[in-house]
Amino acid sequence: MGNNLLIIDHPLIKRDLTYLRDKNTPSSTFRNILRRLTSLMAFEVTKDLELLSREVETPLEVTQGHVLRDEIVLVPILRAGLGMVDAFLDLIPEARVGHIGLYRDEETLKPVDYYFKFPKNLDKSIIIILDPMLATGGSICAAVSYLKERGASRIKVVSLIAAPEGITKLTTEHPDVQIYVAVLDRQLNHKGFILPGLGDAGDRIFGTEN
Ligand SMILES: O=P(O)(O)OC[C@H]1O[C@H](OP(=O)(O)OP(=O)(O)O)[C@H](O)[C@@H]1O
Ligand SMILES: O=c1cc[nH]c(=O)[nH]1
Ligand SMILES: [Mg+2]
Repeated sequence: MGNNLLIIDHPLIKRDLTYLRDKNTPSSTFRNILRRLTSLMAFEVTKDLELLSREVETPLEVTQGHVLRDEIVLVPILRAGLGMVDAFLDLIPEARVGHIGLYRDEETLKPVDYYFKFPKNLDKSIIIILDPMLATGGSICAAVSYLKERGASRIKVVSLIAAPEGITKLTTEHPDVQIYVAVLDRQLNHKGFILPGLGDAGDRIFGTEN
C-alpha cells in the first residue's frame, strides 16, 4: 500500500470500532460513538495543517500566537459522511462544508450522484472528504474526481473502515490524495460489503435498515 495511507492506531479508536461493528448497537449510540471516533481521528488528520503567526495580547503582555493558514472545506458524502461532520466542526468551527450526494447502485455497485453543493475557492482550500466506508472505492474516487474538476488539489480522505480493493483503487487513481483510516478490513463480499465491516453505515446511522 502507498505511503499516502495512514492507519490511525489508537486504543480508544479500537474500542469504539468494536461498538460500531456490534450489530446490537442502536442508531442513537452508533451516532454518538461515530462522532467520538471521528474526533479521535480528526486530531491526527489535522496534525500537518500550516499556521500563520498572529500577535495576541494576554492580560499581561503581547505574545506570538497562531491562526490556521489555509481554509478548510469538509465534504461529507451523503448519507453516511454526515455522521462525521460535527466532530470536525467541533475542532475547526471556521471550516466550510460542501455536500456530495452519492449512493451505490445495488446491482452494478457504481456510484450514482444526486446532489452537489460547494463553497467557492476549492482551489485555495484543503479539502477533507468524509465517508465512514471505503469499499470498492467507487464513491470516494468519484468524489475526488469531481472536486479536482472544480480546482481542488489538496485533498484528504477520512474513512473508518476500508477494504483492500478500495485502497488499491484510490491510491492508483489518485496517488496524490492523503488517506486516513481507522482499520483496513479483510475483503469485500459478493454484494460489495466490507467483511467484517459494520454493515450499511447510512442505515446504521439513520435507522433505515429493514
Ligand atoms: O466504496 P464504495 O463501494 O463506493 O462504497 C462505499 C459507499 O457506500 C455507502 O454509501 P451508500 O451507497 O450505502 O449510500 P447511503 O449512504 O445513502 O446509504 C458508503 O457510505 C459509501 O459512500
Ligand atoms: O460494507 C459496506 C460497504 C459499502 N457501504 C457500506 O455502508 N458498508
Ligand atoms: Mg448505504
